[in-house]
Amino acid sequence: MTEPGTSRAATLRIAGRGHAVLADPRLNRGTAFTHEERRALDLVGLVPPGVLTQDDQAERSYAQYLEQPDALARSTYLTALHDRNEVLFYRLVRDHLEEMLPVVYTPTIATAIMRYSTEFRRPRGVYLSVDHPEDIECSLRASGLAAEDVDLIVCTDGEGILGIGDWGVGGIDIAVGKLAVYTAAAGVDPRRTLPVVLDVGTDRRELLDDPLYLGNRHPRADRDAYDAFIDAYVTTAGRLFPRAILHWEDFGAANARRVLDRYRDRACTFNDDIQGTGAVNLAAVLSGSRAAGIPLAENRFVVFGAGTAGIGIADQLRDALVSTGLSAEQATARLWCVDRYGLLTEDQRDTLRGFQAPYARCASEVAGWDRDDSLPGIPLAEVVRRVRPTVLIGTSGQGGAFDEPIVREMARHAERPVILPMSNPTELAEAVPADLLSWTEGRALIATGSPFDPVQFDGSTYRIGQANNALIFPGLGLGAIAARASRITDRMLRAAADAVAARSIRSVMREARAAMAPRPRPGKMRALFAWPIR
Ligand SMILES: NC(=O)C1=CN([C@@H]2O[C@H](COP(=O)(O)OP(=O)(O)OC[C@H]3O[C@@H](n4cnc5c(N)ncnc54)[C@H](O)[C@@H]3O)[C@@H](O)[C@H]2O)C=CC1
Ligand SMILES: CC(=O)C(=O)O
Ligand SMILES: [Mg+2]
Repeated sequence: MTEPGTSRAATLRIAGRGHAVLADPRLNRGTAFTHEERRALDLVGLVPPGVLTQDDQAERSYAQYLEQPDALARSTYLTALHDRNEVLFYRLVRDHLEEMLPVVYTPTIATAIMRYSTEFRRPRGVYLSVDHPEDIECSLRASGLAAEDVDLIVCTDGEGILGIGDWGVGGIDIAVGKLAVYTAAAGVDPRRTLPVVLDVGTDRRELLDDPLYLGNRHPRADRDAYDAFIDAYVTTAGRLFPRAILHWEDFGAANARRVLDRYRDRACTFNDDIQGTGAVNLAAVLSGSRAAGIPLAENRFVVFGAGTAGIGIADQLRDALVSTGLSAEQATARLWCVDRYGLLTEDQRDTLRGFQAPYARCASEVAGWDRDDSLPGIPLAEVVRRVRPTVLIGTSGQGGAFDEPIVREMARHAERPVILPMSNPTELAEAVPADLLSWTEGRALIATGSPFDPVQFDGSTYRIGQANNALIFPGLGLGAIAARASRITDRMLRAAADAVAARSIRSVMREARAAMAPRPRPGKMRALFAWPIR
């Protein structure tokens, strides 16, 4: 059988016949099977006699997609298509990437994950249980893939899904969604990938009490059992699939960095929330600084939400500042990280987490700053007032945290404030673009984690760029697969950030030229990013 959508005539050897072919979404072409293929695969009489082209199928499927009443129904429709005819699914998503990305990925995927057990139709991926580590090998083998057949595994333990927290086994859908983006955006072969959920239990009462919940019905495993399970997974996956990149997604803050640090020098692995997010943020900051006309090293950064993503962002900003010639100490001093107890300070002995410690400010430095006793600590508003940031980044999962007084205060001191509310899904964004433009008289340079519609402000249309790690991981993964990389290094991440920033700057310049302006004018910047794929 030739592969549709490829210019070369790739050949698939197919052992199954008849219904077995139609039931396998990787093989099924439905009404697009040619007469010859129908004869060869014993399909004559099993599909209606008419033969459609893939173009016809795509047109029909798109019309069906548009008939769905809401985003969740569209997501369910696409999942069913994915389960039925994978080639057609990717054709559709690729043809309508900007339109469908919010459905197969954030924000709709958050709803799909929350409703995983209620909406369940059929399994996809590999489900590994902490209660049966002895089954890891047979479960991975059950995928039917041989040692050389796997390029990439996206794995989650479901504890820190986007900004919505612990959703247990339903987390498998974030692994499925990330892999769909790898394929739709970078062309990674979906047959050489695996989504995996490590089901270590859940601490969400609502799931434990739900009779339909499909995961392990107990609290999350303790640290020893957890670590042993992760180790068994890494060891077994590495042995069975030695070429596979291990992508970690949406782990809780207590584990994400520990796991990355334990394996980053032993396997080809990366944590998307720490490193992918760090890289996309750096890309946004590089292009934002350029648009604002401020040398990178002269920026002052406030990161609100100093967890997995926030500190991953801080690390890459610090390294980028060091690359401009600052010492590590000088670079770190340009970063102010604020978490649930306020500005990170060295005297927060009971609450400061290990990975936050490098960014804790000296208590004497902030001695006179206003505190909020309810935190208790120095609140974001006071940090913005004192620091006068040029860049404000949100990774807190606290919708609306960048309120009008905070943003107006920032904009009093920054001609082009770079504001990046990166939290997902949409309702958890620290601010919405329309408000940011209004509060800054159109001066803010904005990119958001989830997609937002264009904003009309003062006679201009502002296209809102996205700062989502989805701009990084597809290319990073494809590059690592193509190069057969043995490790994912910090330099690769920096190269990815530079590449996205360069595309963003080029697209901003193009838009400015199209608007007949010699260079981007304040208030007229349409986008910090243009979607850089296809
Ligand atoms: N745009 C993108 O590409 C990405 C966005 N994110 C988003 O960032 C957010 C955080 O994700 P993670 O870092 O993985 O979660 P996390 O749980 O590791 O970090 C969240 C941090 O926010 C802090 N926080 C909670 N309430 C707060 C408050 N009221 N004030 C200040 N800080 C508070 C928590 O203590 C924690 O340290 C999520 O909404 C997620 O969707 C994460 C990864 C990528
Ligand atoms: C985008 C992403 O990885 C997150 O929000 O967790
Ligand atoms: Mg994530």
